[in-house]
Amino acid sequence: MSSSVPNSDRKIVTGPAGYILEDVPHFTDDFPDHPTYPNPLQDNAAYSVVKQYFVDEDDTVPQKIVVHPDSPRGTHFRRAGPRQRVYFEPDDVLACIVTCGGLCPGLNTVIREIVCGLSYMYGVKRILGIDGGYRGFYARNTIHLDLKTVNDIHRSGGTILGTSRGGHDTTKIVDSIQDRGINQVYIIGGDGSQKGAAAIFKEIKKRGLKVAVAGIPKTIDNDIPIIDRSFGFDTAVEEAQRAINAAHVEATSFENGIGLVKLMGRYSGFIAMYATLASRDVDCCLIPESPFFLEGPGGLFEFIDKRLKESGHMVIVIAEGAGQDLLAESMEESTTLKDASGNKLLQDIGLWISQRIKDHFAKKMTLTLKYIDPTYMIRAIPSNASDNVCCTLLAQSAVHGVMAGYNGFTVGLVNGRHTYIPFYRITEKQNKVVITDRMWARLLSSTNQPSFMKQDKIHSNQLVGEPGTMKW
Ligand SMILES: Nc1ncnc2c1ncn2[C@@H]1O[C@H](COP(=O)(O)OP(=O)(O)O)[C@@H](O)[C@H]1O
Ligand SMILES: O=P(O)(O)OC[C@H]1O[C@](O)(COP(=O)(O)O)[C@@H](O)[C@@H]1O
Ligand SMILES: [Mg+2]
Repeated sequence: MSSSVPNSDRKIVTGPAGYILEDVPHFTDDFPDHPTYPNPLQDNAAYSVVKQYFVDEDDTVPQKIVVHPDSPRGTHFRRAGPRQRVYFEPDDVLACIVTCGGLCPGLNTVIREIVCGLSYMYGVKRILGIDGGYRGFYARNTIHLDLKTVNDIHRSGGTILGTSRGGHDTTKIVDSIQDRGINQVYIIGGDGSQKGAAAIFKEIKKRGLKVAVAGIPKTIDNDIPIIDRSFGFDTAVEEAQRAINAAHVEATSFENGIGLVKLMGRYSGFIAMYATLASRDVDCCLIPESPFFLEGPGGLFEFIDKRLKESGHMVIVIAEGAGQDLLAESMEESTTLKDASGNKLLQDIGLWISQRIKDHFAKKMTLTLKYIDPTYMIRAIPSNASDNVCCTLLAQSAVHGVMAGYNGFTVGLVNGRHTYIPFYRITEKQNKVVITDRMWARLLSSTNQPSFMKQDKIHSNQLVGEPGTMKW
């Protein structure tokens, strides 16, 4: 027998054997008599051959799938997908889509598939694009979106709607949603954007508006928790191979050649880690989560010297957020600049560490170092085939959820199943590489690099975190 646990902004349902459902808000929470309509999908030719195409109301997905015989069933999330009844009539819908934050491969595919899903599956005709991120709600005209305007956009990188950082004024945004009569808001963005979505949802609830807010997580860094991975990540790892291959060619073409590649990863080093594991030509991978030092026994310079003596060349991959502490120490005044959204503005660690390596070895050996920075080339390309499928299923899941009356959720893959995740779980922390995890051990064993850690630090509690959510 399940019971709901009263909590101001959380819908927790408990069940036998430690079952917990962290549910998402629904229109009927505030509008119990909200009219419902048969899902038009039942008359849709594409679905009519599929026997069970509506998701069962009790379908939920476990957050943890590695369990013991006596493990409590633990946290579950509501499964995504179409329901028997919908809470919007097609002609009543005025939907809008906004893209926020940094670019990521697949943004246009998500936009395209939200428009196609609303149009083809639910017969919705009125869909607006918000120009240039959150500030576009109140500072710009809207962009008309229909099947024709989005038909080919998935072939281009970036976002046809434009994006921005900063400019999130909750009152002005919700005023604009209310004045325009918008009743569905699809927000495609990273950790910052999802926090912004939560603030918008809270204001909409406070005003008692019948408006659905859905987040689609976008993070090339993979710094959003709970979800298996973000769209665009696979494309980024694949594209990074080209830079790593170039670095390997340069490094092997000169005596004591070093190819150094900087990849995205402000706080989380997933791209650097997976690009290194995919390449097998990388001798050293440096990420923000794994501190390292340059001089002395066990330091980076000692390892470079050893590896060059062994093979005469070396490839180093460094995430842009790695080593920022070392760089800051070397500067007279400590500058912690932030971008318009409050994210840390990084110094170019690739340039700095390249110069430090050249200076260190200048009097010791003939060394040729080539520094490659493909960061923006990687995030500005269109998504690959795998990510296009990921974008399509994410977008369709978001549309199904909103039409079924769910609200205040971020859609995401959890253990290979699409789910609706409450905003507070998405925004409560950032997803980071846990260097005491087996995945990082696989990385170290693939490059044979040292951990650059002093033994006493490796097992201190500051390093042991929850296992990362990468499900690969
Ligand atoms: N805590 C927050 N509350 C409300 N809006 C936020 C918050 N953090 C970021 N935002 C807004 O979300 C948008 C995107 O955030 P940003 O961090 O730049 O990129 P991303 O969402 O990709 O991580 C920006 O317009 C920013 O102003
Ligand atoms: O777009 P900017 O301001 O150059 O920011 C670069 C940052 O954007 C990212 O590509 C993605 O960051 P967001 O998730 O905040 O959009 C980071 O990897 C990188 O550090
Ligand atoms: Mg972010």
